[in-house]
Amino acid sequence: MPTILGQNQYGKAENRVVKITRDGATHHIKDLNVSVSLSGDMDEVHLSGSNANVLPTDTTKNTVYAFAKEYGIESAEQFGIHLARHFVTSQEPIHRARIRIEEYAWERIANSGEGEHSFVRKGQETRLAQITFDGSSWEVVSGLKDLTVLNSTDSEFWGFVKDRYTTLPEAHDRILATDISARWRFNWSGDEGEMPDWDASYEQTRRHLLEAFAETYSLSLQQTLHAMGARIIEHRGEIDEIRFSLPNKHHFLVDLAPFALKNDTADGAVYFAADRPYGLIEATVLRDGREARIPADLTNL
Ligand SMILES: O=c1[nH]c(=O)c2[nH]c(=O)[nH]c2[nH]1
Repeated sequence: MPTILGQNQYGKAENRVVKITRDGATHHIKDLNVSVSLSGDMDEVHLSGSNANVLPTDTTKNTVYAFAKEYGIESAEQFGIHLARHFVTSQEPIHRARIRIEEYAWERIANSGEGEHSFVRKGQETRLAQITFDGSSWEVVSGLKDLTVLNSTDSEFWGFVKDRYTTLPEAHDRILATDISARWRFNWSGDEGEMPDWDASYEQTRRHLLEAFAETYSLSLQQTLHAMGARIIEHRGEIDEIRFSLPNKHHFLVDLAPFALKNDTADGAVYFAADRPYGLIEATVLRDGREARIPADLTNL
């Protein structure tokens, strides 16, 4: 049966590239999701299987990361123009390049002391509340999910257990990023006259969470979790218990040595932002003498 090969294109989709630029203690972040799609003289790879005209999709991925280091990311448009021009002008069989970019925006969390390296993802988190009343006692649990934060320095992870399956290198300057999911339980007795100002309580709790994240020099996400919880218990008298579920959003330094590019954390680096698998760190912080009532599995709340 005669057939015709119709429109075709190929490339690497969703290259998650994070570029940190260091300007002294002030860091800048660019966070992109870059998809490359190329087309041109690609009949043979489909018809006979000859790869002679095929620049591997793996190479298109490497190009995205290498360009981020070599030329930086001024804007999504500028970065996309640079990539598209490169593929079409450097590879004779490639006649068209389409670069699609999603950019994730970050706002600064004010760091106390010197240094500006803490960010919160733009766009609102989801605020949560659960109220239970059995005719005599009240339980109010509030919380939030999808509050995404990132420190581009002041995070280390080393001195951990090493067994025969351990390959993780020790890190002395890494990115720490997580989507904060937290639930906190109020000690309100039901007395109308003593009812907390729920909105003010939420805003202050959120602010303390962000500040504690930004100000903690972290040796593990577990330690940062505890610092955030302790900060809430210490500053918010209306809250007795807070539980966290924190995914460790790993950012891996890209190995650019094959392209003769140095990619060191110290002078601003390019990272691969992995979405899975992720470490998942969960714990409760309680006021001394109070009982833990928030379920361990937050999806049940
Ligand atoms: O902050 C961390 N805590 C861990 O328990 C852990 N485990 C791991 O592989 N990386 C990290 N990072």
